[in-house]
Amino acid sequence: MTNLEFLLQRQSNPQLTEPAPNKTVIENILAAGMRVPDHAGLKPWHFTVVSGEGLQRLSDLYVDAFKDIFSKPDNQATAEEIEQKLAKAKKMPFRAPLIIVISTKLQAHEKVPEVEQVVAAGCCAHAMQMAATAQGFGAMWRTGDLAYNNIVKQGLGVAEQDHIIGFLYIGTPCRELPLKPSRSFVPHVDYWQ
Ligand SMILES: Cc1cc2nc3c(=O)[nH]c(=O)nc-3n(C[C@H](O)[C@H](O)[C@H](O)COP(=O)(O)O)c2cc1C
Repeated sequence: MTNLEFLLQRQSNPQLTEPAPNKTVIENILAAGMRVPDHAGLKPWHFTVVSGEGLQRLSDLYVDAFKDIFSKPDNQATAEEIEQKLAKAKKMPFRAPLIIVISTKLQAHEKVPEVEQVVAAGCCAHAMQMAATAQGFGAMWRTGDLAYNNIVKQGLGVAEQDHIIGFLYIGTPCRELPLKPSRSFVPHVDYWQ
């Protein structure tokens, strides 16, 4: 496959299993994350590599976050709904054997506004998905409510003013997925000529 074909065929794989990437593969993924365009070289991101026991730690954090949500006086959920949500949250991190959490580490800079730093961190997630795929693994970028939850942010050491950009789930594809059709760029483009 050429580099261009690789780019034009990017897609996610949500069905991931063991084995997880080994140390070398993970370090290549992290190195790809460091290679993104970065105004003023601020490196305004942080990566948390979660695997093994770490997945259970993340699961516990998700449960704590939901317990906190459900303990609020304005919570309307029934006991059954709460039980279902907690059971789902517990399982979430086990959808892949490796998760890399990409978060921002925003810095005050006169020439680099926050939006540029968030975009750069987003590029990390994309580059890392590509690096995982290039090494034969599957990956899926996820967020969901928990990416914006303060308990989850605190547990992961993400400062209040920072953002969780994504949870990049990575693992061995359970099966090769058929190639999705390409999306047309036509309605998204105009030309000044
Ligand atoms: C910032 C961001 C957050 C996302 N969060 C989720 C998510 O929580 N759940 C989900 O199913 N897809 C999520 N997606 C979309 C998937 O990563 C994926 O792109 C989508 O399912 C389309 O599949 P494709 O990547 O194969 O085109 C997110 C994408 C981005 C860029």
